[in-house]
Amino acid sequence: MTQHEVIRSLNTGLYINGVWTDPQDRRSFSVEDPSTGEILTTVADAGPEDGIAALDAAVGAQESWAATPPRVRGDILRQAFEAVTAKAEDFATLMTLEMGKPIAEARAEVNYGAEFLRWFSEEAVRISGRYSTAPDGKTRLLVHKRPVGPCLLITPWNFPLAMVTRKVGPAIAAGCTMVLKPPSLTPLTSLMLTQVFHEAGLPPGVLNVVPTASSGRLTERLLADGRLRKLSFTGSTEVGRSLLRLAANTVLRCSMELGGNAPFLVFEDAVLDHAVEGAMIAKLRNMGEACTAANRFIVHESVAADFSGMLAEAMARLMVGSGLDPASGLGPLIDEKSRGKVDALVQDAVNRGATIRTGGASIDGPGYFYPPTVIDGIPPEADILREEIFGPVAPTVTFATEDQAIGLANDTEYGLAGYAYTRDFERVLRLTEAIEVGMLGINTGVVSNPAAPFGGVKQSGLGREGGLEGIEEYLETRYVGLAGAM
Ligand SMILES: NC(=O)c1ccc[n+]([C@@H]2O[C@H](COP(=O)([O-])OP(=O)(O)OC[C@H]3O[C@@H](n4cnc5c(N)ncnc54)[C@H](O)[C@@H]3O)[C@@H](O)[C@H]2O)c1
Ligand SMILES: O=CCCC(=O)O
Repeated sequence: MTQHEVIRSLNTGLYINGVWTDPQDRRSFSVEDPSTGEILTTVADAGPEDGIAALDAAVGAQESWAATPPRVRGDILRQAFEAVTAKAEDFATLMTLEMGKPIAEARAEVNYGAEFLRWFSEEAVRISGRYSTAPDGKTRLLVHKRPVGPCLLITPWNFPLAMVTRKVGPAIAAGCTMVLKPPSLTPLTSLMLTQVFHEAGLPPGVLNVVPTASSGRLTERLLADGRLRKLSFTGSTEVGRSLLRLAANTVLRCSMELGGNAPFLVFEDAVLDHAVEGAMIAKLRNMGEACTAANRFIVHESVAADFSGMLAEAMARLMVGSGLDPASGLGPLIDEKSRGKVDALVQDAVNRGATIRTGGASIDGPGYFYPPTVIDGIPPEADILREEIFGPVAPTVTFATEDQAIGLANDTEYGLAGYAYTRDFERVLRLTEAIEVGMLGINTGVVSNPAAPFGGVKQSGLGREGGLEGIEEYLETRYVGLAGAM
């Protein structure tokens, strides 16, 4: 389909109890193309009462969905995987339109996002329990897993497909029903995915989708409702903290995938070409708008000048432009506010004495473009070393000893991802134990993998998504004590 046909093919209403509401019947909000600032379309704007209607539907469907055979739940996920794969080009075009990422990266996200559906279609039939004898020999212990119950899923704008399938996949596999609140900046991909589930025969009420321009009001109401049993949130640490406070009122089970401040360590024995190649991915995937993005390059003093020079050269070669142009290596940032924040972090570092190797100022003209930027000589007090940049900016700092490198890497409240380049196996073992992150890439710039547990330590979150662990977030453990023969 052409871009216009993709947009026109979407149902932009709310999806509650298996029915699309007519988008004309209610207030709406608009979705922008970040490459041009132009409006792509408008989407129905759910209010708190719509959120409650969605929860009513989820609660109504919970019992029968939990009783649906795991194979049937898995087959629906498998069908959805096949359908997303068949429509890969439409999904990719839509994501590039609403989020801005280069079309090649959007295609990669379709593969990545679809894979969560396939992975969890296989996990649906592997939920197990155990039967054992208590130590005193008198009681038999029957331990089994049950779906947690109706969930609220809140997703961010930066990976409009994968962040949804990483939650919806395991929730469906586990037998949970849900209310999905997609991001107001990029709700369209969620709506296309919802259509896929509808066509795959997902029963009414299992998935309910409520895009809204007033996330706070809608979720506050849902979180106060005792029928909700779980919150799974992906987004900033700041919003995550405030949702945890609200969730405490009903002692809600929570999964939190929050922000990061990933260190990227380059040791003196690293193969520099490989380190630069890894840095390009770890920094520029998704224009740097990834929670896993390398946020601080911590480089041994003996190779620092070479590393920054090589990285600056590689970054400066990238063409910045609309993601729909296959020649573009870097698309726009999501909006003016985000671009302004990135630029402010760069200017703060420069004002404190840092040196720009390439880039360093917003690009004039329509869209929210920012050039790939390398800065070195960053003083320790610069904001850019503490805050999540969420843009294509690589600040580098130097170290002299391994202990110093580890100290710098861990000097943050975050602990999501980290990267290290070295050829010393003993050092790899030391780093594996010392770096405080949930995911560590050794000699690679990518840690994301549907078969691996994704998540962070410290203030980067609670729980894991994907891997064998992902489905556990949607299951609760129950035990039955069985007396022996009377
Ligand atoms: N750890 C991970 O897996 C992961 C993955 C992707 C993004 N992120 C993080 O997400 C952030 C970027 O995404 P973002 O800008 O969409 O984050 P955000 O926290 O602003 O928004 C995330 C979601 O929460 C909603 N939201 C915003 N305010 C809310 C409120 N008061 N109450 C309820 N919902 C609210 C948004 O509409 C969106 O759906 C970055 O910090 C990034 O690191 C983390
Ligand atoms: O933005 C964070 C998610 C990135 C990923 O899953 O690879």
